Amino acid sequence: MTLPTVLVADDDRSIRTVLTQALGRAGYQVRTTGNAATLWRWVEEGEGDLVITDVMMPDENGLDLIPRIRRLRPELRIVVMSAQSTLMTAVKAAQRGAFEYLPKPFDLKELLAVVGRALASPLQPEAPARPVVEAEDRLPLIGRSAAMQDIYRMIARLTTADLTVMITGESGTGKELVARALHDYGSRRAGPFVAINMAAIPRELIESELFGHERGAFTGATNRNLGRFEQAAGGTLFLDEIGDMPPEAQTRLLRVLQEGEFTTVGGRQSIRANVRIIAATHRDLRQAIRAGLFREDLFYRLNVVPIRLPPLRERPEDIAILARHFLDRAHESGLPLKLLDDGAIERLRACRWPGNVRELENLMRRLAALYPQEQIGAEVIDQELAEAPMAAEGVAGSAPAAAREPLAQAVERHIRQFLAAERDGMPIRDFYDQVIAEVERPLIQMTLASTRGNQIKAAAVLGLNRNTLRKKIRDLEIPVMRGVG
Ligand SMILES: Nc1ncnc2c1ncn2[C@@H]1O[C@H](COP(=O)(O)OP(=O)(O)OP(=O)(O)O)[C@@H](O)[C@H]1O
Repeated sequence: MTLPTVLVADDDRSIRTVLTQALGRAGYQVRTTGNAATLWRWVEEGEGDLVITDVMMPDENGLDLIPRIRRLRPELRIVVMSAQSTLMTAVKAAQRGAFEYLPKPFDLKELLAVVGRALASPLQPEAPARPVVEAEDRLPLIGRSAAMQDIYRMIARLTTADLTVMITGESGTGKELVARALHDYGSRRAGPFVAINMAAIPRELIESELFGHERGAFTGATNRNLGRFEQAAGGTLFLDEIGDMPPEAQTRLLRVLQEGEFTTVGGRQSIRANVRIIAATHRDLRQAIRAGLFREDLFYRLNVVPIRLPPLRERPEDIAILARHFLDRAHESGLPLKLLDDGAIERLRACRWPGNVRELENLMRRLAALYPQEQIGAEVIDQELAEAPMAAEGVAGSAPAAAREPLAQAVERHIRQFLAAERDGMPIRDFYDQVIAEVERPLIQMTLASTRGNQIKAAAVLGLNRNTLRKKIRDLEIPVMRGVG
């Protein structure tokens, strides 16, 4: 049996050498070239079982080669690698029919895994050649960290599949932006993108907002009202803060997902639902399920493709480029141009960003609007960060919004939810333990924030043994500040 042949095109000699060695050792035959023309000649001559191509080559852009290769040799799988690791590269590679996209630098193990998968995947001779619709050349999502690369690849993969997506991540991490990108580059891009935030609408109105209502359905319903499901027909419905959806609405949504149809509030006729659902939440839905606050069956219907957006503090390498981007945006909107010196960047990278990208964005706008000097140094950043409200400053963890909610309010909210759940016939199990478990986390987070991460002081404040606190931090997976405590 002949060994599969991999054709590699990259103008960087060292990449060619590394790939030749790694692929050769893994048992493949390898041919390498530094330009697109030679790669194309090999393809025309019927060579190779798999192509690995760089994007930027001296004679042609590797991405432009993909549709031509797909037309001539539809069975030939293509892996794209690029140092220009942006969302657009990932999306273009997917739209043009590449099998996979690998941002440089990549791990050789990962490359070999991708090659193995590509060669093992069934041939799809009749597949792509689908019209290539170019997404606009703008960069909706900024960031080059490995974590963001994973997100870009996921978005790129989803351009060809209309699947339900669940985006999780702290407040301000860019969940809505990702939802929009999924819509903008997906097959429903010609349709509307309709967003609804469960936390921003009074609970009793959520059902009629989602599904619409008939005239006279309830007091004050003087007209028939189109719900978001109808408004989003043919497009995408973004259900933001899905964890805050009341139980009745959850049941109704589940039915729509199961049956593909819904009725308006007060209406009898079934209406076909024609939307792609993208849901988002900053809450831990598994915990909400355990507490009986979120339907498990609904969760599985929504969590078809989970995407987790990492908090900004887990990707400090994105901070400088995001800051630059927001300063440029502020400049475009008419504010003076500002530059950050190295000291300022260092300070920004060391910050915990409980409000994530949104907080960074707001800070950059403040800098552009309030400071006369063009060059911003570390002292300005220190001053700005010192003025940030305490709660927003150091509260770590997965739910800053929830953590900022006063504990008494949180408890009250739980009791209300308990009573509502009981009324709906979904009583909450182990209510006491669940509530204690949930308030324990913000309590510890807030205490750590006020002691600036000093665990010894925090243990003293809480009246807990230091080791007990440590264990709780570990068990509750509360992120700790770097270098302190
Ligand atoms: N990777 C990114 N590149 C550029 N801008 C970003 C990025 N991530 C977030 N932003 C910006 O940060 C702000 C917050 O993003 P977004 O509203 O999408 O967050 P979110 O996670 O949906 O927040 P919330 O849960 O509070 O609704 C927006 O102005 C968005 O444009």
